[in-house]
Formats: sequence, structure tokens, C-alpha cells
Amino acid sequence: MAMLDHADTFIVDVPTIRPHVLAMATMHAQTMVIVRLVDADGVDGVGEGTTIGGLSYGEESPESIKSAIDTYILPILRHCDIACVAATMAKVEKSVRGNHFAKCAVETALLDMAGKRLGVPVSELIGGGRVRDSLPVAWTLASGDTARDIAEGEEMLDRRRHRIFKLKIGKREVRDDVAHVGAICKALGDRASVRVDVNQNWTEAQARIGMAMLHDVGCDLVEQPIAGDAIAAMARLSKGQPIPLMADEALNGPRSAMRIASAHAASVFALKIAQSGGLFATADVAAIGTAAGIGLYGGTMLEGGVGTVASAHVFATLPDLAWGTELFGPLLQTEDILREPLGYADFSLAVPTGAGLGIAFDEDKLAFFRRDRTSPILHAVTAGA
Ligand SMILES: O=C(O)C[C@H]1C=CC(=O)O1
Ligand SMILES: [Mn+2]
Repeated sequence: MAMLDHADTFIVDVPTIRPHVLAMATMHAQTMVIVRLVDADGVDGVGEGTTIGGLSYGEESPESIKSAIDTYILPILRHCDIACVAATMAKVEKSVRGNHFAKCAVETALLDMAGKRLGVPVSELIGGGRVRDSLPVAWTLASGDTARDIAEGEEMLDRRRHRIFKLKIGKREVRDDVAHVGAICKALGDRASVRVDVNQNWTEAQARIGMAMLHDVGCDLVEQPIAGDAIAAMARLSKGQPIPLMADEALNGPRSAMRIASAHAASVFALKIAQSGGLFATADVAAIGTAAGIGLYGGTMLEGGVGTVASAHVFATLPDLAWGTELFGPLLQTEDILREPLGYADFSLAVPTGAGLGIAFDEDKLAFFRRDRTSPILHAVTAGA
């Protein structure tokens, strides 16, 4: 039995190492919502709810995530035995619709506490437990400049940090985007796997042409080329193309996974803990994908250390992770808010082995970057940089 004693939910803004150019926003900083729960015995747990570009990626903003947690979810937790994570989240589900990012942050914190109480890593509390200790990690080349992207890709290969690259396209003319991808495929050759993410920015007609052209220049995978709710069109594109289509924004938990699988609308799933509504829901999405013969990829919302490690614990339970992961979020930030930086080496991320999430904050950095304390980049963020 464990009762919630106190909670702290706060927004943290950390600059990115370079502008990150996506179809719908250019990021100069990442904004994370962190929730910290402490029970009556003093056991604490942390969770993260992070989106991209304010409200330009999804329906929850950092501010709405914090407000959903503080106003609606925490009062429910006060009446639960929070040692029972699934039962607690089932109660939350009954009173709070949607708000997947907020629920994910809270479920992560509860699992961190449960793991600490039981003395096991979070991965042992999901599905059948951990089947791998490290995960292949992609990097996103999205500086907005082809030559700079090639140089960055070369550097990552040299440092043996990444050999899977995702390119963000969909902002320019299809032909210009394909030329950009082709130049990078040519430069990196068979030393790397090159994939693209259109972030829903093409029409079906553009996607039909674009996907064929991308296949011809050596691209391996196309992520969410058209609107995520255009399931029938995704099915038409998946059927007629030699290049696999990966669902990202289309996936919002197990029910959407079932709809996409039934419609044959994707051949790969980008698993995301926040979009799915938590770690348990992500494992369900993965199970549906695997049963339907859909390949799995461990996606990111460019979370910091907490969300990245929470994702890693889920992905470490998946026997088939054919497309690897993209859990590089903390590396895109200028500062790591964790006391011990995560272990990136040999093109992989080591999944922490300690109890719970297996991480701890650097409290000074956290205090510095908190928006409600001294955050030095608040102005840049609110100015929509
Ligand atoms: O997949 C997305 O749309 C979001 C994200 C993941 C990697 C990256 O650079 O952006
Ligand atoms: Mn995506």
C-alpha cells in the first residue's frame, strides 16, 4: 500500500544544439514537463510529458499537459493505492479522456516508484520483462542544409554513435526534398540506413510520386507522409509502393493500432510512449503490430532523459525491433538534466539497470532550467523561436 504524499509538476526549457527543422516547426529549444511524485514512505518517482513545437505537432501543449496533471490527474491519485500502477491508471482513464502525454508522464512516475519499491528496473514491470540491454539508436539530420547534414552524418558514423539517419522533409517541393535525400544517400552509401519523416505534410498525390522517387534514390522508409487520420489513403499508398510506410501521428494507442493494422495502412509502427498514452499502452500497440506482421520502431517525441529512459524500458521488452529506435532526444539538448548522462556507444543506447527508471536528476541544472525559477530561455520559447 502506498499513498501519495506530495507532487511537483514543472516545465523545463533546454536549448537545442542546433536548429531542428521539421515540416511544422523549427525548434531552438525543447520543452519538457516533469512530474515528481513522493509517497508517504518517501519513495519518489519521476515522469516526463514532452511534445514538439508547442501545439504544432499534437493536441497537447506543455502548458496543457501540466494543467491536466495538476488539475485532474493528481486529485484522483490522492484516493488510490499508487503501488498498484495499472489499477491507478485505470481509475485515471475513467475520469480523464485523451490527454495521453499527461497520462504517460504520471504512469512513468508511478512505474519509477513501483520499480524502486520492488528493487527492479521498470522494464521488468512491462509485458514479459526485458529481453535486451541495449537498443540501436538513429539520429535525425534536420539542420535545414544538405551539406551540413552530410557532415553531421559523417561525424556520427566516425564517432560510432549512429548509422541510422532520419531526414525531416515535407517543407519544400517534393523534387527538392528528394534531391536532398538522394544527396545524403549517395554520400553515406551503404554505411548507413537513410529514412525520411514527412510529418503529414504531403497530399496523397504528392506521396505517391514522392515515395516512388525516394525509393529510387536509396531511401529505406517513409514515415507518416500524409495526414494521420487518412487511414484509407495510407492503405492505398502502402499497397502500391515498394518502400515501406511507417505510421507515426496516426498511432494514438491500441485502438488506432488495431484500425491501422486491419486496414493494412502501414507496414511499420513508430512506437511512442506519450502518443500511445503510457508504457503499458505502448506495449499493447507493439503486440498488435507484431501479431499483424507489422515491423516495430522505437520512436521519440524528442524527450529528455526521463522520457527517453522510460521509452527504452518498454522497447527493451520487445523481441522484434526490426527498425531499431531513435532515442537520441537528450543528445539534441545542450545540457543533460540527468546526474549521469545516458550511455550512448557503438551505435546504441544502454538501457539502465538500476531500480525503477534507474536515473537521477542533476538538481542544480534542473533548478536552473525550470521555467518557474530562473529559466534563461523562457523568452526565446514564448517568442515562438
Ligand atoms: O517523429 C517525429 O515526428 C518527431 C521526432 C522524432 C525524431 C525527430 O527528429 O523528431
Ligand atoms: Mn514522426
